[in-house]
Amino acid sequence: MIGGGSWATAILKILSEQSVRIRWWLRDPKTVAHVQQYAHNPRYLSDVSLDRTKITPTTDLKEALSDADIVVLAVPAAFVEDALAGLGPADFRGKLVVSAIKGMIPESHCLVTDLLEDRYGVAERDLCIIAGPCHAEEVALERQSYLTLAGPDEAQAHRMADLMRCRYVSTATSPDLRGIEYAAVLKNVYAIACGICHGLGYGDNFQAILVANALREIGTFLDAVCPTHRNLNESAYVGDLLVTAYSQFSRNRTFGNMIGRGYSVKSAQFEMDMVAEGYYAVKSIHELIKRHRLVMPITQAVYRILYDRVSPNLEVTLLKNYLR
Ligand SMILES: NC(=O)C1=CN([C@@H]2O[C@H](COP(=O)(O)OP(=O)(O)OC[C@H]3O[C@@H](n4cnc5c(N)ncnc54)[C@H](OP(=O)(O)O)[C@@H]3O)[C@@H](O)[C@H]2O)C=CC1
Ligand SMILES: O=C(CO)COP(=O)(O)O
Repeated sequence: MIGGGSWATAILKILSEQSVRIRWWLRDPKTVAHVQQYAHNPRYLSDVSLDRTKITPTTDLKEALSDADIVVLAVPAAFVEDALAGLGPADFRGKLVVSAIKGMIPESHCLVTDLLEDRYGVAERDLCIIAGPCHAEEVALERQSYLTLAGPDEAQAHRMADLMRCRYVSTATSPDLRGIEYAAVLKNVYAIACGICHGLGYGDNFQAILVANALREIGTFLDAVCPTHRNLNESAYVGDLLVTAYSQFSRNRTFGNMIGRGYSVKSAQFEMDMVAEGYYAVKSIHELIKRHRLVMPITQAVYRILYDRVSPNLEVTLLKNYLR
């Protein structure tokens, strides 16, 4: 397991329901010492009790990978390259590499699975993602959740689905790796839009219109960027959009809400102490929108608010003309 945030901690809890041995890479030696002593992550989901008979924390990533069959990545996308610095294709050879990340690599504007394929030589058949509507906080509370394990190799996806299934988590599989990965990135941008509108004083009626239009934008994007037959009504697409748009636990919605209430990006990020992936992702998606000449008014409005500092009030007023 690579990553020490709330999602990594929640996935560790789920995986620990099985008979597994997990090496857990954390970047901070103090966190490793805390986990060794107290069996809790000190900063994220600190109520979750970690099974130390199954989980071994370390700051040595090479060592953590050396005898792993499966590598799970759960750091925010903006920090993936930092986290993997010093590793090469040999470190991933023969392993199933699973991304739990719902973000894009800044600057190169690529998906995490693209980075894994292009830079680390991971074969397409050895890639899988963890997707679906699921907040780490609800996993911590053992509230019933559903995850989708998406990957082109059915056997590998089923292997992960079996590992991630437990009393409070049901799992399904899908072959639509890139489509679901993009949908999971996009929903974060729409959660920011929902938060902004809420912060501006718009109500549930408007949010329902926003979410309906957001789903249409996801369809427009996927049809252009990775076309295939897919059903957006499946939970990995629309379900993830809904949970992020409506949940009290949503980081992206919380971040957007602060922007709508007048916070600057910097002060909203400072207040949160957690990462809102949509802030980084909207920049990459904006590039892809230009490249593919798409019309995606909600995404473009969020981009202009966050990066061109256009007033949220003005952008949402203009956006109203495009919604239906
Ligand atoms: N939280 C959730 O419910 C879900 C999250 N996800 C996805 O999981 C991924 C991880 O998110 P999540 O666990 O929520 O993140 P959190 O906000 O909970 O944690 C942030 C993580 O980023 C690390 N970090 C912060 N700054 C840096 C840096 N400069 N370099 C390297 N690492 C850094 C932190 O490490 P440190 O503690 O050492 O500062 C910490 O591990 C995201 O892509 C998210 O979209 C997907 C589904 C659900
Ligand atoms: O992806 C997630 C839930 O499926 C978490 O992202 P948010 O915290 O922004 O909702």
